[in-house]
Amino acid sequence: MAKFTQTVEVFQNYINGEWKDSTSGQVMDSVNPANKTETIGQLQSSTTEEVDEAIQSATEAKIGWRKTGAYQRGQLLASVANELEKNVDDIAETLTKEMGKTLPEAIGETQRGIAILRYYAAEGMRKEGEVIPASDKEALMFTKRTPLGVVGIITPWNFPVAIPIWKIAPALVYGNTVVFKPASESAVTAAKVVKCFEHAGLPKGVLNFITGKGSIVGEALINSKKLNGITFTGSESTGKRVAKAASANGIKYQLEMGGKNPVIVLDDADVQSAVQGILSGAFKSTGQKCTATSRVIVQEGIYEELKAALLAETKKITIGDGMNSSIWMGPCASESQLNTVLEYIQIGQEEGATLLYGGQRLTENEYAHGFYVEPAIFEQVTSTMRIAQEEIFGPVIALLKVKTVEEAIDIANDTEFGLSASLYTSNIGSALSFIDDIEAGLVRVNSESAGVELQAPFGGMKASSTGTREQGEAAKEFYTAIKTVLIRS
Ligand SMILES: NC(=O)C1=CN([C@@H]2O[C@H](COP(=O)(O)OP(=O)(O)OC[C@H]3O[C@@H](n4cnc5c(N)ncnc54)[C@H](OP(=O)(O)O)[C@@H]3O)[C@@H](O)[C@H]2O)C=CC1
Ligand SMILES: O=C(O)CCC(=O)C(=O)O
Repeated sequence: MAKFTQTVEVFQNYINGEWKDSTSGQVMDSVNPANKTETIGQLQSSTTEEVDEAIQSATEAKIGWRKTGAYQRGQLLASVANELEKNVDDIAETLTKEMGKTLPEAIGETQRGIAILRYYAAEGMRKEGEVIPASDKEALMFTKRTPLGVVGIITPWNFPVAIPIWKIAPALVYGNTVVFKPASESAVTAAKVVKCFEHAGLPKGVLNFITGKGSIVGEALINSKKLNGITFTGSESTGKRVAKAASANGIKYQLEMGGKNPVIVLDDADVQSAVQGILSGAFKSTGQKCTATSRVIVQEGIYEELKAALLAETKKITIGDGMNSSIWMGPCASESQLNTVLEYIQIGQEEGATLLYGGQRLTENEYAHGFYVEPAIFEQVTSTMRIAQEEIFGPVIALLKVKTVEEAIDIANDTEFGLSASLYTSNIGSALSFIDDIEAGLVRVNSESAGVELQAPFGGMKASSTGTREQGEAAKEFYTAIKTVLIRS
């Protein structure tokens, strides 16, 4: 019988306008979390010298790109959007196969990428400064935005299309050149996104793409003295390394890290609407969003009703390969992510919380080769427990019962994180208190904790971010510096 051999595509680095193999001669496999026997592609295991080469290429391109002008840079982003639109199906399928989220979610994310590109394409036509009255009436005084120069971009695996684009698009339109290092676990999808920039005709050196281990390629990038700025989304521990290196090198940095996002449900809430928001916020993308719901804080009068409705709906969730249209929740993105989730489910039980539902690893039949876990709901959780304090990044909810809205907000604020928070109520007074008192960068009323609008500022408080904001017009604050100009004739 003839042996079947799987052909695996190899993806290269993109440096100075050329796709190149790494001189290491080594590649890394990217596997399908729904079926670990399937390799989605191979990526270059790059060296620190290649990081220097990518930075050098971006440095050589920076003056030409700045002088290209904002309008023309925006037009190029519009062309990238068109390229991405032509490739939606392939990129979304790759995303699902590489990272595990369901195909409708992957299509939604890719379409979000197109919309982000179009938003920043239009930025190329918006004002880049303001005229301010000078004390000298003969003088003209105005501000003018100027790019930082070369920006390093390090992204996570959970949004391999949207996050790179919401960093690369504003970086480019405001005139910076880029060295982009994606997460290894979703770098095939990222490579396909970079090809859209290439096919749109981006000048060489403006966007450089380099893959390899975070501990080698990521470290070399964050420690480079030649960058002018660095933006990072991922874990708190890596974020702290980025901050330390950037401070030591005196460069501007921006970090988006974890969350422990609460949803508060008050006695006067619409239970069905709250349950739908909790399900979507906690379990879509298998809970692997920094904005995912992980704590559900419920007022005692509605607790039993909400718990029963939540359990009933959670039991209906279909788990499996995200390419299958009947599936609502895919696998965890990697074996290590699955192990983290299982570990926290164990920790929750050891801490004395009651596992009400789920939390079992699935290994039989169609689950045999994937990283599957059932959604888990805990109750009898107290705020000091690790499952109520630490980011799990998986489909796990902790239910906490409270007496009053004040107690609910105190518990919601009782973590080191402050990314997103949501309240379900029909009382405008409670909503207004929540908006004022909650420590979170994204504040939602009668709406789920996850979900980000590309035209609005995105970012957290406390340990969730550096306080800077991404997306919308807010991105301009990170990717540019202001020159204040005064002219006298
Ligand atoms: N959006 C968010 O807020 C995210 C939060 N997380 C949280 O982080 C946890 C761990 O996920 P993980 O993927 O390990 O997150 P990491 O922070 O390790 O990865 C994020 C990015 O940083 C890179 N990286 C890793 N180590 C270094 C380093 N020393 N210097 C520079 N860059 C580095 C990674 O590269 P490589 O992939 O090659 O290691 C990846 O591109 C999750 O369980 C979750 O809690 C994770 C992802 C997204
Ligand atoms: O909720 C979203 O759409 C974005 C979440 C996010 O930025 C993240 O998980 O890193």
